[in-house]
Amino acid sequence: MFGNAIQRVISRFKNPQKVVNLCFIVVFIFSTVLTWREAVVLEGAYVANQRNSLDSVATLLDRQLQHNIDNLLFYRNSMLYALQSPISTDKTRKTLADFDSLRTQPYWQLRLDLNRSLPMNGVSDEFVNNSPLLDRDEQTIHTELSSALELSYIMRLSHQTQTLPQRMFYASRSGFFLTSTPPSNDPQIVALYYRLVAQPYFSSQSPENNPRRELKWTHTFNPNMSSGQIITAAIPLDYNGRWYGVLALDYPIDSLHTFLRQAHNNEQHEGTVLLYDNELNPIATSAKSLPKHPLFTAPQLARIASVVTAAKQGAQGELRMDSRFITWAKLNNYDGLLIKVHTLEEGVQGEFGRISVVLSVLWLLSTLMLFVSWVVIRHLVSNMFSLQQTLTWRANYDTLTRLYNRGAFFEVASKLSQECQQQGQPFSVIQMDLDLFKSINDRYGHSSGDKVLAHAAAMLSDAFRHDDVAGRVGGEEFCIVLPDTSLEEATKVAERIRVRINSKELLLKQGSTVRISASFGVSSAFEFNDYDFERLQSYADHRLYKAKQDGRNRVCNTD
Ligand SMILES: Nc1nc2c(ncn2[C@@H]2O[C@H](COP(=O)(O)OP(=O)(O)OP(=O)(O)O)[C@@H](O)[C@H]2O)c(=O)[nH]1
Repeated sequence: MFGNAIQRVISRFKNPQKVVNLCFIVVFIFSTVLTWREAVVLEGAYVANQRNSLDSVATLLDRQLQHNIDNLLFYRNSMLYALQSPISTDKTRKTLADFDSLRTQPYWQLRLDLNRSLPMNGVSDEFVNNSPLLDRDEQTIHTELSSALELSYIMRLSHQTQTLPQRMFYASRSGFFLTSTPPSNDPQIVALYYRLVAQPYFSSQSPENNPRRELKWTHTFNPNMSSGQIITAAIPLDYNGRWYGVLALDYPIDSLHTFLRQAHNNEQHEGTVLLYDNELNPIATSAKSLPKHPLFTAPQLARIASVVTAAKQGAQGELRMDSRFITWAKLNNYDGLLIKVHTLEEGVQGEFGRISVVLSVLWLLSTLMLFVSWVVIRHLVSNMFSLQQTLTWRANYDTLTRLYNRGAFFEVASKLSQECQQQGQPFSVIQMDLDLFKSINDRYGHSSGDKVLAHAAAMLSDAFRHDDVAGRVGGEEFCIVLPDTSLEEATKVAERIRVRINSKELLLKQGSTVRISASFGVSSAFEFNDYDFERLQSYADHRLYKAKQDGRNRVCNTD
């Protein structure tokens, strides 16, 4: 029932194949849009995953840096309190006395209470006097030394974190330093102090270079360190308008490498996380080592810089570069950038890549199946359509003569007669019957009779005009309706047909020929003032009977 309904709908369209094509195109577009939608959702999840992955590393690093910076600020505050109200104890007095006796030595170390404090390491007055950045002020040096002694107790308590090893130190402009990794008492102290005050982090804390007296990060290359590169966070120590020195912590790059590797790999994320300084120089990586060749070209770095410069601290974002997906995050506690690089290859091998591949394969499979079913259904519909056309033709036409059959002919003829009546046009009917057809059947057989019928129908079709319509209304009886044709004209047409039919011999089987003839009866609407087709046909049939009576092979148009 449902199938019939579909068939009826399809049959309304002139070309059902176009309907099938349209349906399949709609289904294809629909499935493609659905797959595309899935892909968009998947992409959103992928971006969120990349962001989360970098965010987790950035948060861990930020938390660790925050802890260290808090320590640094605590040490500065401790120094400030101590400078405001220095404590005078036997130990401090001894420290100051030792200093006064050692201050001219090239290097010195005050090792007062090594179980509880760190040693103070210093250089000579001469060394200090030779450097314009340094100043051993006689009025403040003793206060500073006793404050540094207090700091040495506190700094001794600072323990090295395993997650991100770093070194804390106080480098004084008065020619001494405290460090959480103390040296032995040897000439190395001079070189160490020199290096501390010669580094950019130190000079960058002068009042001219750091007027806002804020924490600054610097990235330096240290040939004497095994790891080479160091990043340093430094804050100045000022009291009563005097710049005393710098409190700083530095991280060997190796410790950052290890930290990034652990933080990134613990989460089992794909891709590589890199730490860049504020000039977009790579510092550390979660990979085994920093890439030998730069990861980004100059224009790509400029593109990253332009996006990042506008962003606030802690902000993050992402961008696509050739086949790589880049996620970046600004750290809250470091003036630099974390960048995660996810290559296409890593992406394909990862979870999202596998889902994308499955999604693509499913889409391809569904498209292939859709295509196959489109071919099959198109073929079926094409067969159904041609079958329907054949059935429709057979319902209206006589297969032997290819003229209208009786039912269809009566329908068409009645319609034509009504049209002629409405337009006041003449309308004529010719009734034709083959003469002595039974004898042909009897003599040559039924199939030869069929051949004669087909031949007579062809003669008939060739003889009448374009607007005339003919049909086979009985065994060997034919009828022709002639719109806009008078009785005289119709009689002429009938005569023409008669002559044509009778003019040629027809070759039948076994080489025998036969000349056939037909009799005609003609009637017209005007003479009876009647447009009813069935009555006009019976008048014509009556005249046909008369033609037979009068000797056959003739046209009769009168009663
Ligand atoms: N071969 C063939 N014969 C048919 C067909 N339809 C009807 N006939 C035959 O046509 C013959 C008609 O014969 P009749 O009605 O006696 O008329 P007739 O022999 O033509 O003689 P008149 O009409 O008096 O000239 C019959 O023998 C039918 O069997 C057909 O489709 N094929």
